[in-house]
Amino acid sequence: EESASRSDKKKVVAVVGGGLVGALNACYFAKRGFDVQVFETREDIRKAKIVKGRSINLALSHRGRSALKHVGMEDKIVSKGIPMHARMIHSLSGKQSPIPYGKKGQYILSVDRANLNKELLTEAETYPNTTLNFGRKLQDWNAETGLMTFIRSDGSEEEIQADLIVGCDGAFSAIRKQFLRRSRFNFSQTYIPHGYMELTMPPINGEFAMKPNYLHIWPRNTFMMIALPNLDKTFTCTLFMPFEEFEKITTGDEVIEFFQKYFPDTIPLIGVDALKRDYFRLPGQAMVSVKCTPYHIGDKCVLMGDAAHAVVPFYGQGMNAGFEDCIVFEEIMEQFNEDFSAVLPEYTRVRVPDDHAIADLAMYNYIEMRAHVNSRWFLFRKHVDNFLHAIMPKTIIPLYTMVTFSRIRYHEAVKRWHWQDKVINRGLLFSATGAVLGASYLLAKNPPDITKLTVPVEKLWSRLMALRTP
Ligand SMILES: Cc1cc2nc3c(=O)[nH]c(=O)nc-3n(C[C@H](O)[C@H](O)[C@H](O)COP(=O)(O)OP(=O)(O)OC[C@H]3O[C@@H](n4cnc5c(N)ncnc54)[C@H](O)[C@@H]3O)c2cc1C
Ligand SMILES: Cc1cnn(-c2ccc(OCc3ccccc3)c(C(=O)O)c2)c1-c1ccc(Cl)c(F)c1
Repeated sequence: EESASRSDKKKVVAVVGGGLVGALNACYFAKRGFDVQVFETREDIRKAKIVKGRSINLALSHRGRSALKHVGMEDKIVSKGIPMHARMIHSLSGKQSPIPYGKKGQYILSVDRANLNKELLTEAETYPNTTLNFGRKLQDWNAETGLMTFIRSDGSEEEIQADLIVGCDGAFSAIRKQFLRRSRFNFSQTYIPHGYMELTMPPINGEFAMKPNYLHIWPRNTFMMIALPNLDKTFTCTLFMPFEEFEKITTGDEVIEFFQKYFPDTIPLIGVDALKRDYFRLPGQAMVSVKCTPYHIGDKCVLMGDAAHAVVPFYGQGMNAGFEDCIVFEEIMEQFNEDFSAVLPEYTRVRVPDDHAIADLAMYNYIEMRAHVNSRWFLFRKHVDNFLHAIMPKTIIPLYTMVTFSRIRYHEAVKRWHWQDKVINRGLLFSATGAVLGASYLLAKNPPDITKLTVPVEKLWSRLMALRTP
C-alpha cells in the first residue's frame, strides 16, 4: 500500500474526479496547503488532440463566478466567455424577441466546457502541493480507513490512503456507492423522459449566424432548443425532446421535416446536410436528477458537485451549484478551523437544503416549460416578471434573477419566491376586487348600451388563454 502523504505537517486530501468541480476543489484545498492528490479516470484532456466541432458550452453565472474568484480564476475564465445579456426568444414564425436579463451588469456567460476544465487543471497544478494522477479509475474504497483502490490504464491496481476523500466523480459517482451501503443514507435518482442532442450552427461568411450576445431559446412546449455562442463564432445548439420522439426520426428527410415544423428558422442556419449528418452522430443523451443526504461519512469523506446532486439542465445551474459547493465548504473550513469532524457534518447541514432546492427548481422548470411554455407564454411571463420588478424592485425579484444573479441561498430564494407569489396574488385579488367594485358603482350610476361594447369580455379572456396554448 502506497501512502500518498509526503509531509506529516499537512493532511492528504484525495480529490476523486478531475472534472469541473474536482479541478476547482483541488485549487481550494491546495490554497490551504493540504497535500492534494487528484485522481481522474480519463487521460489528461490537455494532451488529447483537439476534437474539432465538438465544442460544448455551459452558462456560467454569479455563483460559479464567485467560486472561481476565490481562487483567482474569475477573470481568466470570464475573458474567454461570451456575455449573454438577454434571452432571444424565437417564435415559430421566426420572429426574434429579446428580453433583457436585468440591469446592465446582469448577464450570463457562455463558456467552453473543455477549456474551463483544462484551465482549472492547469491552475491546480501550479500549486507545488498538488499532484494530478490521470488514468486512475476508483474501484473501491473503505469508509473506515480511507483506503482507496484505483485501477490504472494498464489494468494494474494502486492503493492510496488519504486523510480526507472528496468525491467529485460526477452523477454516477463510484465514491457514492459506499454511501449507498450505509444505514440512513437517503438517495433518489430520476431519469426524465426527455433526452438532449447537441448540434453545431456554423458561422456565415466568417460571422456569427445569429446575434451572439444572447441565450437563444426556441420554446415549443414538448420540444425546446437553446443555442449558446462560442469563441469560434459557432453556436452550440442543444435540442431537448422526448426519447420517443428521437426514436421516431430515423431518416435525414424526417429530421428536416421535424425542424421544418418546429424550428424552421434554424434550417438555413445549421444547414440541411449538417442537420442530416449531425443528428445521427450520437443518439439523444439521457438526463438524470440525483438527490442524496448526508453528503459526508464521519470525518473521512464528502461528496460535492454532480456526485452529490446531479440536476436536470433546465436552469443552467448544475456546474454553478457544484462550484458554489466549493466556496460553501471553504467558508465552513474557515469557520471550524479545518476540523474535518466538525466541518463535514456542518457542510451537510448547510448545503443539502440548497442543493435539493436547485434540483427541485430545475425539475420544476423542466415540467413548467414542457407543459406550458411556447414563445408567447415565455415572453408574457418574462415581461410580467420584469414589469413587477421594475415597479417594486425591493419587493419582487424574479426567481430566475435570484438564482442566476445572486448568492441568495437556493432554498431561501424558493421561500422568497413563494412569498412573492402570495403578495402578487393578494395584490391581483385586491386590485381585481377594487376594479369590480368600482366598475359596478359606475355601471349602476350610468348603465351603458352594452350592445356597443367593441371587444366582448369573453374575447379578451380567450386571447389571454391563447398565450398558453401552442
Ligand atoms: C446537456 C447539459 C447541459 C448543461 N448545461 C449547464 C449550464 O449551462 N450551466 C451549468 O452550470 N451546468 C450545466 N450542466 C451541468 C454541468 O455539466 C455539471 O453540473 C458539471 O459538469 C458537474 O461537474 P462535476 O465535476 O461535478 O462532474 P463531471 O463534470 O461529470 O466530472 C466528473 C469527473 O469524474 C471523473 N470520474 C468519474 N468516475 C470516476 C472514478 N470512478 N474514478 C475517477 N474519476 C472518475 C470523470 O471522468 C469526470 O472527469 C449541464 C449538463 C448537461 C448534461
Ligand atoms: C442554459 C440555460 C441558462 N439559463 N437558462 C434558462 C432556463 C429557464 C429560463 O426561464 C424558464 C421559464 C421561462 C418561462 C416560463 C417559466 C420558466 C431562462 C430564462 O428566463 O431566460 C433561462 C438555460 C436554459 C436551459 C435549458 C432550456 Cl430548454 C432553456 F430554455 C434555458
